[in-house]
Amino acid sequence: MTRAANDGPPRLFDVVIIGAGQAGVPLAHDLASAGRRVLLVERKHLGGSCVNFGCTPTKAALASAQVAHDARHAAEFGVRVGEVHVNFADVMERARRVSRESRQGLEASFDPGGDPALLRGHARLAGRGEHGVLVHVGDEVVEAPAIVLNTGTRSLVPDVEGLRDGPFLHAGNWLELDERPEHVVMLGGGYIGVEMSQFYRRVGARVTLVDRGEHLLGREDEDVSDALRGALENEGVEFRLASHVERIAHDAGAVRVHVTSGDRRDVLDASHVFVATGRRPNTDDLGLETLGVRVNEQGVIEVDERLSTSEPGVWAAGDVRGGPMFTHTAWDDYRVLASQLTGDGSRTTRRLVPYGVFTDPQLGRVGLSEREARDAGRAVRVARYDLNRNGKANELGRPDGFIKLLVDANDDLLLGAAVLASQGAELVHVYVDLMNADAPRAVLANAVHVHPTLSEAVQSVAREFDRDPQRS
Ligand SMILES: Cc1cc2nc3c(=O)[nH]c(=O)nc-3n(C[C@H](O)[C@H](O)[C@H](O)COP(=O)(O)OP(=O)(O)OC[C@H]3O[C@@H](n4cnc5c(N)ncnc54)[C@H](O)[C@@H]3O)c2cc1C
Ligand SMILES: NC(=O)c1ccc[n+]([C@@H]2O[C@H](COP(=O)([O-])OP(=O)(O)OC[C@H]3O[C@@H](n4cnc5c(N)ncnc54)[C@H](O)[C@@H]3O)[C@@H](O)[C@H]2O)c1
Repeated sequence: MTRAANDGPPRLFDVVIIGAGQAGVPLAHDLASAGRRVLLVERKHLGGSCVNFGCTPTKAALASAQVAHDARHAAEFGVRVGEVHVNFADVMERARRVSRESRQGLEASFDPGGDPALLRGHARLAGRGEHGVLVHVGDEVVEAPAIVLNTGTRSLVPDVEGLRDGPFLHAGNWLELDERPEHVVMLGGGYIGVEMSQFYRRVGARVTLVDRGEHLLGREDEDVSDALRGALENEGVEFRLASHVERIAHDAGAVRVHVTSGDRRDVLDASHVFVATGRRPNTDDLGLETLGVRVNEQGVIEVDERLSTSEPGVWAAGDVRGGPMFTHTAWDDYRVLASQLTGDGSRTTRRLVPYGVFTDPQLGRVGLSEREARDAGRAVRVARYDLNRNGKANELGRPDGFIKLLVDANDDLLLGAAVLASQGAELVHVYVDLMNADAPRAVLANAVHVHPTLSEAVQSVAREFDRDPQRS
């Protein structure tokens, strides 16, 4: 039963978590297991971005695209499969099913009337009450001494003339499309832009990716991002980098995208525009001002390394706290907060954060890029190993890509790695674990790895330094 805002005292909890994203759900269960009365408030679907339109369905869709790609290339392996037809509606239905099943698993983990309690609705902070912070959820008022904000992000839509005059695709609605687009103009060459470009291309659409930067994935070293661009170009993805979208005209279900690149002006005629130009935090309608919780100019909540906001008792987790925006970092935030709220408080956001880009080849990354290391004035040695030198990569027909490894020139400790390879996001974990263990390069170089595996290449790059001791 809901209680009107002015109808009796607020329901009391020990912790109210706003947003059932990647931190909120496990944290709710953990705190309840530790004996806290916990309320989790969600305005839409349990699982947030990752489960409902992000990681889960995009990787399911990319898996379909991989099957189509492999089928088209079957003859290279001596296998004839005939003409390959992609049923776009079936691809999308599969992605929706995988997403739905994941969400249903989360829903089944909450018992009506149990602890943690689940309340559906949009939550807003409403200042302080007698026992802690007041939170309005529709007509109901709840109160708790500890609040966790896990409200995530939504697509950042750039201020391009004409864009909003008609429909456009973005991370939040792409799953609704059932008809294969003819020509997608992808705005943005970050994580979403490159993954979704390869998806649409492999299911048969024409794709033109436009980015204002000169390189894809702006944080990466140029040799890495340019190699990925080359792989996508080989599949027919077209690029307009260092370009600016001046305006967009919607016309009877089609779109005309006016692009300038230096002195060159073009009009791209497309069926769809997909906006992948970054994310903005869901903090603008959260009542943060009622407590004075500090946010930066982009609306990102300011936190310390314990995920405490500027207001005592108010914590933030996941994308809404800025910094790396990944499911695994949001999930680790849950462990940081469990440590702060019921543990010894020792766990913090001082951590090594790897990430993957799930194109084919995949990019697995950890630590510093070469540019970051040199910009920071580090004495660094760099080695590169091309996958076409690895037996397994050739046997699998996946010789594209390379591994780049950075070590500290003084102590030979690993500083960072980029693995652009089939299964690169899996392979990078060897480096993650060595870096967390502060293990020197020799541990990897002297290990025995199974033959034939891609993991031999993970080791081979570490041995490259010994072939050329002067390498810097
Ligand atoms: C297309 C796409 C692909 C991605 N792929 C990957 C990937 O492969 N790997 C990876 O690591 N990361 C990926 N990410 C990023 C990942 O999804 C996010 O980093 C992760 O979901 C962040 O989780 P979160 O808990 O911070 O927020 P979210 O998962 O966004 O959850 C926030 C929740 O809060 C709810 N909410 C917001 N405001 C309120 C309110 N006022 N009241 C009640 N509820 C509210 C929202 O409805 C939502 O359910 C991807 C993202 C996108 C968009
Ligand atoms: N594999 C993964 O882990 C994964 C996958 C998808 C998304 N994500 C998360 O989602 C977040 C958002 O991804 P994203 O790709 O939307 O953002 P992003 O910040 O990674 O990339 C945005 C890109 O858009 C470009 N851009 C911005 N404004 C533009 C404009 N007006 N015209 C042309 N280009 C423009 C930028 O130069 C940049 O390259 C990422 O930070 C990431 O953490 C992760």
